[in-house]
Amino acid sequence: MTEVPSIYTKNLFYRYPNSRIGLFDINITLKRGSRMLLVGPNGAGKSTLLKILAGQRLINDGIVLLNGKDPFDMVDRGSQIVTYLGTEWANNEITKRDIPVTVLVESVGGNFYKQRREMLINMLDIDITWRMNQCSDGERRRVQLCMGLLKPWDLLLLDEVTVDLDVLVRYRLLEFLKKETEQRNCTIVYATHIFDGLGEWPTQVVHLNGGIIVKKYRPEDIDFINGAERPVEETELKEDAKMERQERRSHVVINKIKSFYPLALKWLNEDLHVRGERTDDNTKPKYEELTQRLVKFYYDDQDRISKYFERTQQ
Ligand SMILES: Nc1ncnc2c1ncn2[C@@H]1O[C@H](COP(=O)(O)OP(=O)(O)OP(=O)(O)O)[C@@H](O)[C@H]1O
Repeated sequence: MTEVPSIYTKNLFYRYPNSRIGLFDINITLKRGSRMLLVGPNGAGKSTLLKILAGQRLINDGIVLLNGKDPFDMVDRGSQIVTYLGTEWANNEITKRDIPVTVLVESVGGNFYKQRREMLINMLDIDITWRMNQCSDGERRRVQLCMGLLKPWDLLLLDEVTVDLDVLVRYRLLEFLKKETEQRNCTIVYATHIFDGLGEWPTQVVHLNGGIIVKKYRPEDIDFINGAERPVEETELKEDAKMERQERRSHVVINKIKSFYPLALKWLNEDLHVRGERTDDNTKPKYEELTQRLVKFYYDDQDRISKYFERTQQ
């Protein structure tokens, strides 16, 4: 029996409310456990596609199915968790207020996903005594990612949310995401303009421009070569013995580039080694101690926020 794809779109067509065409003839089949990298210029339609997959935009024509379910049909979509971390999410004003990290993490279920919470706090190098208004942009983004990634998602839609991260945390995040797809057989679509450290990360690279898919590559179609002057793309006809026909296969040779990325990564690793992981610091209060004191202070039983958080925590 063939496995139901994690994402399946056929002839997807989307028009913005002002009638402008947003996406045209988008055909994607992504099996579970895939990591799709979405590449394209500003205005290509990447966010639009992610919002459609997140069930936030209704398509005008074609098919969209996530694990065989319609993302727009609240009854049919099933119990799968689709997590969409995009620009609106990143700009959430609450995460800039004078509020402790632990209170925010609790609000999205820190207590229900204890092991995952500890792992994320460590991986994202979060100091649990931080207050959000005193965080740098990158520190705030790490807390947001901890909150966003806490619930074990089936499909993760990431719309350029790694911009503020330093190279080490971004490296650790990419490694974590890769492991998640391999261990939990879940799927990621990641739209970004930053390609450091992504060479061997995606299982599919898609070039989107002007609302259409221009090119798709799989890792086996890509070679990184020392000394090549620039990327060379070629299409050749190959015999497909199994199907007894010829098929057109695209292949790309990419030059290995000179980059400070490996050096920055080495330096930041050394910096971390000198300081040590935050979770190894026994002089700091533990998460549970902080939440017992702080959560009581921030929410009382009758509070509207508490009632709201009761629903967001699980
Ligand atoms: N509500 C809307 N109405 C009309 N046009 C829109 C609307 N939202 C987006 N667009 C346009 O659609 C195009 C695609 O936008 P989208 O945000 O999907 O691009 P993107 O590929 O994510 O770009 P970026 O890399 O800048 O984030 C843009 O030209 C944008 O101006």
